[in-house]
Amino acid sequence: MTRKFDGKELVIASHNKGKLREIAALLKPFGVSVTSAADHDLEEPEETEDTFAGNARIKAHFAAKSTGLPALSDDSGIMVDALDGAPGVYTADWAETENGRDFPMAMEKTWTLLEEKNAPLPRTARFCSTLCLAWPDGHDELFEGKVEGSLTWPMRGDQGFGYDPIFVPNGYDITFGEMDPAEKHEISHRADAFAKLVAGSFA
Ligand SMILES: O=P(O)(O)OP(=O)(O)OP(=O)(O)OC[C@H]1O[C@@H](n2cnc3c(O)ncnc32)[C@H](O)[C@@H]1O
Ligand SMILES: [Mg+2]
Repeated sequence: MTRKFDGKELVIASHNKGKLREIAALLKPFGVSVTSAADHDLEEPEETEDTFAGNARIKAHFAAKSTGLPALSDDSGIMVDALDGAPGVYTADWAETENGRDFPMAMEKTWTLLEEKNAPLPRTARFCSTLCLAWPDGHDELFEGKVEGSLTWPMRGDQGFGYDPIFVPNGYDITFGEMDPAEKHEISHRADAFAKLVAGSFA
């Protein structure tokens, strides 16, 4: 049996401003008061698992235990078929530099690997998101979502975040970076996982 969220406040266990913006927008219709990990001065826990679900659980349980409130995390990434699913769980790691994250560099690295492999077009990929809703007593619920598409080059658009400028969702000819945020919220991997969260835990 899925446990229902019946609290007033939900902590979003993320330090990514792009995700926080999207999750707050997706939760808006439910009248939940949302705070972020930063609002509670939480550190970023180390993401030591090799699955989206494993890392989502680390982040949500850490925030729930630290605050005494239910917490929602998202672990996500892009899986490129011609790269055997890479960068996948390591999407954020591919962008890591001494001076913080550099996504244009990570996207260029991804495209260069595809060029070196002479990967056929379309260069299919999917964004995946696993949401974890965790309670301070250790209970949790997991919800998975994805969106299929292909990669394009050069980067296009300055909406969104991360790998959005090179991802074209199936059925569109614009990248997530060029898409109106409200439209991305209709079709994204996070929206897909959210629909399951809402049906399971908010309905
Ligand atoms: O762990 P938190 O604090 O939530 O934030 P993060 O940015 O480190 O998030 P992840 O560990 O889940 O890493 C996933 C990366 O995948 C990329 N990503 C996930 N969803 C995306 C989206 O909707 N659009 C573009 N890139 C996305 C983005 O670059 C993220 O940094
Ligand atoms: Mg992270």
